[in-house]
Amino acid sequence: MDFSSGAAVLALGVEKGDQILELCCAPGAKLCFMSDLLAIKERGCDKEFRSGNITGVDIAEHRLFTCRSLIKKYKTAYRTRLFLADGTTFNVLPPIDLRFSKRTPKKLIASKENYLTQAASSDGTNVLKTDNLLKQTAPFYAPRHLRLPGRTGLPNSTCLIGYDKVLVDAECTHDGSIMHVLKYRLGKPIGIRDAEENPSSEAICEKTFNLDKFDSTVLDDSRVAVLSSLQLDLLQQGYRLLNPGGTLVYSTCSLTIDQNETVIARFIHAQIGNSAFPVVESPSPFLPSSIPAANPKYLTTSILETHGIATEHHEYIRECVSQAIRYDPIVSETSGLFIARLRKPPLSGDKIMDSAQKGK
Ligand SMILES: C[S@@+](CC[C@H](N)C(=O)[O-])C[C@H]1O[C@@H](n2cnc3c(N)ncnc32)[C@H](O)[C@@H]1O
Repeated sequence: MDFSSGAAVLALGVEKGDQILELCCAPGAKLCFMSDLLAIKERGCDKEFRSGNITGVDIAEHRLFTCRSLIKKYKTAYRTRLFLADGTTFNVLPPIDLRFSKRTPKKLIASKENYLTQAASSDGTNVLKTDNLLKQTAPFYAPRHLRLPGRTGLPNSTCLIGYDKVLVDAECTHDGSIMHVLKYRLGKPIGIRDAEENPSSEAICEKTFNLDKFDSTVLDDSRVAVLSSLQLDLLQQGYRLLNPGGTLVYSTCSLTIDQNETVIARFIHAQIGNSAFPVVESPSPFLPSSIPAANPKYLTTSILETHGIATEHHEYIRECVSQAIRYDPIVSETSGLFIARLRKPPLSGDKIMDSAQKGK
């Protein structure tokens, strides 16, 4: 895994007991890293604090098969559920962990109806009731103690029933990974300096990626427009599933403005007026200072206007988006990666439900 990919996970600030959602999880490199971080944080903890788990969602079945192999290979499967689903509409809530239940998982799974009634009354969420619908929330993979059919719903202003951390590592044009791919093709790291010193690597770059046609193929306008709309939808759904006080990281391995800064700007604009208006935070405190990252300020007035963002909001939105960072192959000598860290405001004390009512 490249450093910059690990950085997206570090930016989440994983803590012990976190229930984490990754909306585009396959093939699973970041998911395995998150699981390792959870294991480190929970080492030596009492067993009730070792309840951190990860829910991974991806729309591509063949990639989920790889993901399942990976989580088994790296022995992280015991805390991971995978769902084959569209992340823009996925609404399965965190799992109920049965490890610490006095009743055996087998008996609980057998009394499915009983579970559904309990879940409905304890947290008031939408619980799917028919077997037919239950199939939709059956995981693609889950270990035995996390295998109950998923409860669906969305956290609201009084319920902490969502995820503590959400990673949206969105589908993108992958243009920032070119150096990463070349690194493996050439069997050695390659940066801009290599290309200058060694013309043959530049030639390989041209040949491999057809660079003279790069703008019209990989970065074709209509392709980017479709992707950025998908990215916005994924970000919105991830944010809906986030608990108050929780953290969401949005990342892509593209270096284009349309798939990064613009997506965050459109998201923030759409949240204006929402009581859970996000705070955009710098991910830098969670990242090693030895690898330089850029704080880009690329959002021009014309970009903001193109997306219907009123002039009165431009300055504020630019300020928010400038908290995001970019790892750039030229500056950082890593693959390209964009990272934005968003926090949902916490509930005020009187609204927080007693943990017994959370259904966790
Ligand atoms: C950049 S890759 C994710 C890499 C992954 N996070 C990792 O670290 O290994 C993007 C993924 O998004 C998935 N994807 C595309 N559209 C999706 C959607 N609507 N819902 C969920 N996943 C989607 C793709 O199948 C692909 O596996």
